[in-house]
Amino acid sequence: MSHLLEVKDVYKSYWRKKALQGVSFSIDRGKIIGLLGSNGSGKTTLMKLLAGLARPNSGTISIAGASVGPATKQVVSYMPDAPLTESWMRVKDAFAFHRDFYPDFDDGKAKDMMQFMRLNAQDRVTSLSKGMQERLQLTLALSRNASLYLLDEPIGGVDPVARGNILDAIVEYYNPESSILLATHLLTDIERIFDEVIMLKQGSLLLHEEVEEVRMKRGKSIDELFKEVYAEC
Ligand SMILES: Nc1ncnc2c1ncn2[C@@H]1O[C@H](COP(=O)(O)OP(=O)(O)OP(=O)(O)O)[C@@H](O)[C@H]1O
Repeated sequence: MSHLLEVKDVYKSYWRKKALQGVSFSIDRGKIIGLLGSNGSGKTTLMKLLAGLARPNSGTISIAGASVGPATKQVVSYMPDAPLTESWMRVKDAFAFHRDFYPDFDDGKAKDMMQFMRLNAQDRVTSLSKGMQERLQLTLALSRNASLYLLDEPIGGVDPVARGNILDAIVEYYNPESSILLATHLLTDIERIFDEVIMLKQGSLLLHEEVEEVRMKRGKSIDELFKEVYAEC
């Protein structure tokens, strides 16, 4: 079976700034992949290209067999690092908006997750704390029955106690026919849910390995490997 995601020799620059430099990798279905890298290494840029919100200067990206475009937007659910909701919205409006916009929005899943995340339908989106905002955005993203979920620093503002429960929810609510690419700096908390990790450094792919391999062959946790790799950054 072909890969769910295939990125081939992708370059992306913003004027003179080279954000991605010849990045290639592929991802199969049923995986949770950590996208790691120090600040400015290109994680958000890569996610935007995969979500179809920006275009590479060169290289190709295919998702479920199609080049990035209207067809792939139907199967990619993106949680950006800044909220997508409008300031006038209440939580219930954000759900209605997503339900109308995405045919794969799953009402049952949304209701379950909303309860789990302790979201109140009547709350104004602008009144939510950073952690509650993240819970809302994560619920909206995971309530779609997508093939590929792109989660950019999804729980940076969530308190440490709730983090564990939310990670369990990500694993529980995700469909094993799909994959999740999750960018984060919170490695000690999150690495337990990863099957694979991708590390970017100054726009280049440094490593793409199974977590088990990192632990067995290198005898290190992902957090330890990260600290070693990015020591001089
Ligand atoms: N809109 C933009 N205009 C100009 N340069 C940009 C723009 N967006 C990103 N960059 C630059 O591209 C590089 C990669 O940025 P990107 O946001 O992808 O990194 P990141 O790995 O997500 O960083 P962080 O961990 O801090 O969120 C950085 O040098 C950044 O300054």
